[in-house]
Amino acid sequence: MTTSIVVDNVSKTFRYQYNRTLKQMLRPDRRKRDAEPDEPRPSDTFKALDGVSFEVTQGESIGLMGLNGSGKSTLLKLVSGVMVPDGGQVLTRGRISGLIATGAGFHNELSGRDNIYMNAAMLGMSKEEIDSKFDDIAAFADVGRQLDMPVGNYSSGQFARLGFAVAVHVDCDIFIADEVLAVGDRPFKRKCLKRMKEIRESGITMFYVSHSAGSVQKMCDRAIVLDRGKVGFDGDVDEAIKYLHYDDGDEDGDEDDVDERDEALASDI
Ligand SMILES: Nc1ncnc2c1ncn2[C@@H]1O[C@H](COP(=O)(O)OP(=O)(O)OP(=O)(O)O)[C@@H](O)[C@H]1O
Repeated sequence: MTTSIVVDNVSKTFRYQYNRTLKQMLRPDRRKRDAEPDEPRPSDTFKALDGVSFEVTQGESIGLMGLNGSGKSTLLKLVSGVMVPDGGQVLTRGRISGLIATGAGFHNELSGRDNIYMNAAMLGMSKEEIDSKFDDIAAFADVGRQLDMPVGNYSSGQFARLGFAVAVHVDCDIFIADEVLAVGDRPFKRKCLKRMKEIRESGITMFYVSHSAGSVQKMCDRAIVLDRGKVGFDGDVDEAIKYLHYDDGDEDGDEDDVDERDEALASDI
């Protein structure tokens, strides 16, 4: 079996980037303008990812789960090469496509049509390839007459439609999907999930970030749960979901409502 992704002891450190507090700025003594030991300092850092290791075989479909801020998007940025780790290494085999941040790489002053060409070229498609797939991409995005308007005037959903439409038409070996269900209306989400199912069935490695238990169950063979920057769980999807529910202790029922809606959406596919 061919290895598609190797993430080996990867760490990523960020700065908190605090601004000086008003109290610190107003301190008369310049030497004391720096933070007291119990106050945030502009130089404070934290590890968004800490010693993360796993391997993915070509064709596997991985659901990446975890609470807000656990490091999922950061990990996808490292896998896609948008960001570099400051410890460990990430190895990937083949061309990567997908949607990491909605509308990333779009130029606001250009039309949707021009952005399709530009974005597809950035993802490695030739002019001929884009010409031949253009109608399918535009049909998938389905933004109507807005296609010839500057994307700066698009709604966030229209932005996402365009980005996703291009990403799913790139021939790739690894497909990365973040925020797919966060924007876009229900018919578009359904269309995205259907297309991702086709991508998965064609043997492309898939990395899918989702808070939705239903769609991960439907879409993935394995789930990795990040827990404050570390791998908390790696294995069976149902076990991963149990791990998450056990850990967050949410008993107010809100999450169950969300799960039910996601479940309904996933069962539509
Ligand atoms: N460029 C950056 N500079 C500083 N901190 C960052 C940066 N990018 C992410 N972070 C921080 O790293 C942590 C992990 O963020 P990340 O976006 O990877 O989480 P996530 O698991 O994708 O969260 P969510 O489920 O909310 O999308 C968060 O605390 C976030 O504030």
